[in-house]
Amino acid sequence: MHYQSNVENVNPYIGPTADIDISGRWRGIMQSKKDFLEKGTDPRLSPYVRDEIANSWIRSQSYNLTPESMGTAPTISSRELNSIFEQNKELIDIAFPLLDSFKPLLTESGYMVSLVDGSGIVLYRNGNTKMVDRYGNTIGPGVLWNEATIGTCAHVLSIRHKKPISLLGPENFPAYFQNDITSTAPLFDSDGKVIAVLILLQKLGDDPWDLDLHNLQYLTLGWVTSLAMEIKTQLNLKLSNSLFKSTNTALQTAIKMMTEGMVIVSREGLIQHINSPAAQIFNCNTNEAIGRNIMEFLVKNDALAEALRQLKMIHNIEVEVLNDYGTQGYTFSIQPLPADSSGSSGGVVKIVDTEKAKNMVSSSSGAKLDFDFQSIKGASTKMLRTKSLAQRFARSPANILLIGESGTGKELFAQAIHNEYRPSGPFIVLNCAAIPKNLIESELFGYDSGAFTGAKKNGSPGKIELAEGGTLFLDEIGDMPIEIQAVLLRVLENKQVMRIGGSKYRAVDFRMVAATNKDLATLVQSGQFRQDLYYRLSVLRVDIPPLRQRDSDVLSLAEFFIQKYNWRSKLPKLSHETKIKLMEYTWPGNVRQLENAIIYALNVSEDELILPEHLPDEIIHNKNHPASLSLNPIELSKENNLNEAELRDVVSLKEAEKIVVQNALAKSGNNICIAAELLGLSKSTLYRKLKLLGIDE
Ligand SMILES: Nc1ncnc2c1ncn2[C@@H]1O[C@H](COP(=O)(O)OP(=O)(O)OP(=O)(O)O)[C@@H](O)[C@H]1O
Repeated sequence: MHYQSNVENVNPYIGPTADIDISGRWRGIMQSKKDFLEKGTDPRLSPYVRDEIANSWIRSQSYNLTPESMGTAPTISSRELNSIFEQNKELIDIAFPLLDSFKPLLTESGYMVSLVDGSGIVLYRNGNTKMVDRYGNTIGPGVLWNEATIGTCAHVLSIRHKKPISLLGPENFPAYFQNDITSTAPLFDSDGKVIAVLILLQKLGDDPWDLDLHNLQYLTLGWVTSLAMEIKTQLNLKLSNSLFKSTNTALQTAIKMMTEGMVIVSREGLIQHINSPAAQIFNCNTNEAIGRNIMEFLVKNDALAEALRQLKMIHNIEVEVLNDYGTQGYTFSIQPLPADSSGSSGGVVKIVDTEKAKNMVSSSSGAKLDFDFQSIKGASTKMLRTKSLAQRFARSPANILLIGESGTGKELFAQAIHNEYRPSGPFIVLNCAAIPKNLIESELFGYDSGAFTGAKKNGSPGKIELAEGGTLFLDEIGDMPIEIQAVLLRVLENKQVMRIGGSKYRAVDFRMVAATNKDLATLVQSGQFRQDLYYRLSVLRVDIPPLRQRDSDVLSLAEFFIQKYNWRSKLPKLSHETKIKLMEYTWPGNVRQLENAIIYALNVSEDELILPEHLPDEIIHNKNHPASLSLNPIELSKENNLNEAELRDVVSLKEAEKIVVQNALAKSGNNICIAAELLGLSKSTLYRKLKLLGIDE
């Protein structure tokens, strides 16, 4: 029977395990080795020799080694050895003292222990004096002990097969180990590479087969393996400790480098870490601060104390810090920390000078500042003129008024104006139509603590203050309540703002860009907009033309949006008919509507050609045609050069006509013949009117 063929009876580390006549096996191995060396008999055919050992013998012989050539292994220089020690410092620091501690046991038991690195260089040797003397320098530190220099040994196979292994005397290639049991266990790095092997050599005397070798092999292999595991565990511990240390150092350095104040506190507010900027704010040095309660440095602040106690996240609240001159306001944020293994938790407190905090808001205000004048598409004469005017206005700090229908790109222009003049400052947006009227005031001017029920305990800066050094974009300014307009006018004139409930003015430096799709002159006439504010705003006024006045832009914008939203590998094209449909349509929703139509078409079309049927219904059927129906009286007056009052009448007539036709349709149950009869019109005239008036049949 060949050992390798009966897997159940072969231990992968030791060899055959069941029904073994150990002395027979020992002699069998010796005979097979003799036959191999003297007669060239293939050892792989021997029932006594494990395949991995037979193969290693063959390789050893191919290196021109003999069992007697052990003393010829090269030794590296002490310089090279020191450099290897340096490279393996962590391993050596752990393994050497641990192995030293086994000296008494090794002496008693007649064992020798060695440690080699992953290439077989002996790093350490210790043990029974007789053994050490016996091997002398043959396998002392610095000797290169591998298959090519000494031949088959247990550690050679441990490195090759990445497993612990035990070899019986003659299984070793060198005659030196003829009467020994060698047991070895490899140590791996995190990538699974063998970094070192621990070797336990045990001398068995002259009649080794008389001993209970089977059990002994288990014992020595078990011992060397658990020792290797111990070294590995300690090595891992040391590595994670040093990883922890270096992470901690990196963190400490990062905290040190921060210009903002950073404090780590316990749930009770006790300072555990503090960086220099925070210590400076607290008017002490970092060591003095550690262990003290953060509240000692602040004017009593229940909100902050409560947030820490409950481990709540807090964003940008104003807190008064005590200093030699009284108090100074800072903006505090708290990020709670999860509980550690001892169950204690706390939070990181960020402290920023309130002025700086205001400058940081552009990044958190949600406004996306993608647009400059180059990225506003449109090459029609009207658009080019508008862009050039806006760009010229942008270069002065004066306020600018943007007028244009919904979706014409007012916000784009506001961003481009901001980016032209103060790109590094904040861009703050307030849409007067989007928030309840009663909130506009506090949003705009901010409030001081206790200004009204429900106000944050620590007050809050308004959008005007937040726009310091940048731009305040007031969208839909036509919807601003008239009472607030007066205050806004004062702020624009004095460049000072007072928070609601406050008692002091704060200087503010910002540029206002206001936008509206309403006709402010009409709002002034009807008393909804202050005339003084209107005049102040309309000094630098930019009228953004609607898409229907920029025919040549329709197709180029459509193609721009196809490029922007296309996800397919090939860019879809507009068919000739689609182009005509797009040109014919009057675009009451302007560029936004065109953008949406293209997104819709890209989703509906399946191939690379966008056909008219891929466009939204209202565009295919040109339901807004003619243009006049979608316009309000003011827009019509401009487009047709009519007097506004006259125009209002004309539109009223059209509206009246629409109502009459809709009534007739309702009365007839949507029957065109009956409705036409009721109206005294022919069927075809009624059809034309329906189309003209934009009424669905
Ligand atoms: N010239 C342009 N180039 C590229 N995209 C444009 C252009 N004009 C408008 N758009 C796009 O049209 C959409 C509407 O633009 P924007 O929000 O600036 O219009 P608006 O006039 O402020 O609208 P509203 O009055 O409804 O707020 C945006 O998605 C914008 O990207």
